[in-house]
Amino acid sequence: MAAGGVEISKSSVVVADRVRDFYPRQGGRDGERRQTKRSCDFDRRFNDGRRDSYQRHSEKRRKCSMVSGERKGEVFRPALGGEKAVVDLGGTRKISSEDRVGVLKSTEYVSAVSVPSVKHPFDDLEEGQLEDDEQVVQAPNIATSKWCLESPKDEAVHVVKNSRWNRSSLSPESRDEFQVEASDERRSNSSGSRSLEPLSAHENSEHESEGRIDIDVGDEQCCASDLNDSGVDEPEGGLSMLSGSRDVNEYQKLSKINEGTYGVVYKAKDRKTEEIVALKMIKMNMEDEYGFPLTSLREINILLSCNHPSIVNVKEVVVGNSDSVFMVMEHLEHDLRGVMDRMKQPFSTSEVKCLMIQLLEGLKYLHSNWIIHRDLKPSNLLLNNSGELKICDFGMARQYGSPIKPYTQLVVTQWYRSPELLLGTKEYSTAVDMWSIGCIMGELLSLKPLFRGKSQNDIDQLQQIFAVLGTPSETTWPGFTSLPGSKAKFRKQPYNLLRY
Ligand SMILES: Nc1ncnc2c1ncn2[C@@H]1O[C@H](COP(=O)(O)OP(=O)(O)OP(=O)(O)O)[C@@H](O)[C@H]1O
Repeated sequence: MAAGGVEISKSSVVVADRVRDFYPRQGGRDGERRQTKRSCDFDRRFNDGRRDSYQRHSEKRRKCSMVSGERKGEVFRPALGGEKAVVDLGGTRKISSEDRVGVLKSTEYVSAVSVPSVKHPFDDLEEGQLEDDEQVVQAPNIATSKWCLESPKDEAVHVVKNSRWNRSSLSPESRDEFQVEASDERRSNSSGSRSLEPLSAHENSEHESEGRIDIDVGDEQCCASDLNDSGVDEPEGGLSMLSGSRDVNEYQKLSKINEGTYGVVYKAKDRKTEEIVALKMIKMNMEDEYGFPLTSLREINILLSCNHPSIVNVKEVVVGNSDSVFMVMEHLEHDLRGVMDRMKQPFSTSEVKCLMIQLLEGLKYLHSNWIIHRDLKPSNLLLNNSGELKICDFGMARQYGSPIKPYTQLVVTQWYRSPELLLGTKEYSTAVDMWSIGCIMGELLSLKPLFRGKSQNDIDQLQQIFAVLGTPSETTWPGFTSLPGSKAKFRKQPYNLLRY
C-alpha cells in the first residue's frame, strides 16, 4: 500500500494539473483559487489535512446549533462513537473539553447523524440515570434538525398563505438580484413537469443527461405543502426553519453555473468576506402554489448535518426578498462530467486511484451514517483546481435503517443504476451507490460510460450489463428470480466477461 500511496500522491498533483489544463483561463485568469498542488495527496489529506477536518468540525458545531439547537430540553444521543457530551437544557449546548477530545480521537471524521434502529449503549440507561444537569448530546443530527421531515409529525413545517413567501406579496422593490432570472426559470417550468430543462453548461454534450430519465419518485416525491393534512397547526410566518436565516443579498451574484432539475446554481461572492461560494436556488413546485420540495428539505438537512472533506460543505441557507430560498455551498470550479467531456485521453490508473479514494472515503462516511446518496454520477462529483473531489446533489439521498424498508426504485440516473433497481426491487441498500461508483470508475478509466443503455429503456440497460457480467440466474444471484423484472426474456450471456 505504501507504494500505491506514493503513486497516488504523485498522481494527485497530475489530476490537479489536468483539471487546470482543461480550464487554463479559469484557473489563471481571476486567480480566485490559487491553491497548492498538493492538497489532495496522501500527506496532506491524512496528516496536515486532518487538522483541516477538525477545524471544519468545530465550524460544523456552530452550524449545528443553528440546525438543531432550537429543541430545548430534548435528550440528544451521540452518533456512532458513543461520545458523551453535555447539554444545558436551557438550549445552550456545551461540550466539555474532555468530551471534545474523545470526539476527535474516536473517529477520523465525526459522525454527524443519528443511527436509526440501532441499539446504543445509552439505550439501556433508565430515565434519570444521567446526572441532573447532563444529557447526552449529538452534534449535527439529521433526525433532530429543524430541517428534518422524516417523521410525519414534523411535516407540518410548510409555507402558509400569509407568509413572506406568499406570491401575492411580491413587489418589484422586493426583488433581489437572483430573483429576476429565478422567476423566469419558474415560468419556464410552470407546467409543473419534472422534465429536465435545457442546461447551459452541458447543452451540447453528448453526455448531457447521463442516461437520465425523468423520474416521478411517487410516494417519496412531494412538497412540504403536500403534507398539510398532518393535522398539526401551521406555524405562523411560513417555513419555520428559515427564521433567522440571512438574506441572499449578503452575496453578490457573479454568474450562473448550471441548472439542474431541482435548482439553479450560481457563482456568487460574500460581500463581507469576499469568499466565492455557490448558491443553489431551490425551485418551488409550481403545481402547488407554496410548495417547498421535500427533496430540497432532505438535501439541506443531510448536507447541513454532514462533515467530511469529500462531501460538499453547505455553509448556510439564505432567503431571497420574495419566495426564494438558497443553499450556500463552498464553490468548486468543475464537475467531473464537464472535465471528462473535454478530455481527449482518459485519466491514468493512478489518477483514477486518487479520485476514487476520495469518492470512496466520502461514500464510506455517508453509508456509515446511514445515508444512501441514490444519484451518484459524474455531474454530481465536484472537482476543484487542486484535484479535490466532493460529492454534491443530495436531492435523492435519504436515510435508511435496519431492517431495510421498501423505497422507490425510481432513483439513480439510468447509466449508473444497479441491476436490482432496474429489475424493480423496492428493498435495496448501500449497494446501489457501490454499483454507481463502479460505473464511474470504469468511465474514468475508459472515458466512456460503462453501460450506456438507450434512454428510458431499462431492458436495454440490463442487456448491456448482462453482456459484460453474464445473464444472472438463481445460482449466480440467489433471489434473482423473485425480482419483478426477472421474467423478461434476456439473451443468455456467459458469466462475467469483465476482464476481457
Ligand atoms: N458547490 C458547487 N460548486 C460549483 N458548482 C456546483 C456546485 N454545486 C453544484 N454545482 C454545479 O451545478 C450542477 C447542478 O447542481 P445539482 O446537481 O446540485 O443540482 P440538481 O438540480 O440537483 O441537478 P440534477 O439535475 O443533477 O439533479 C452540478 O452538476 C455542478 O455542475
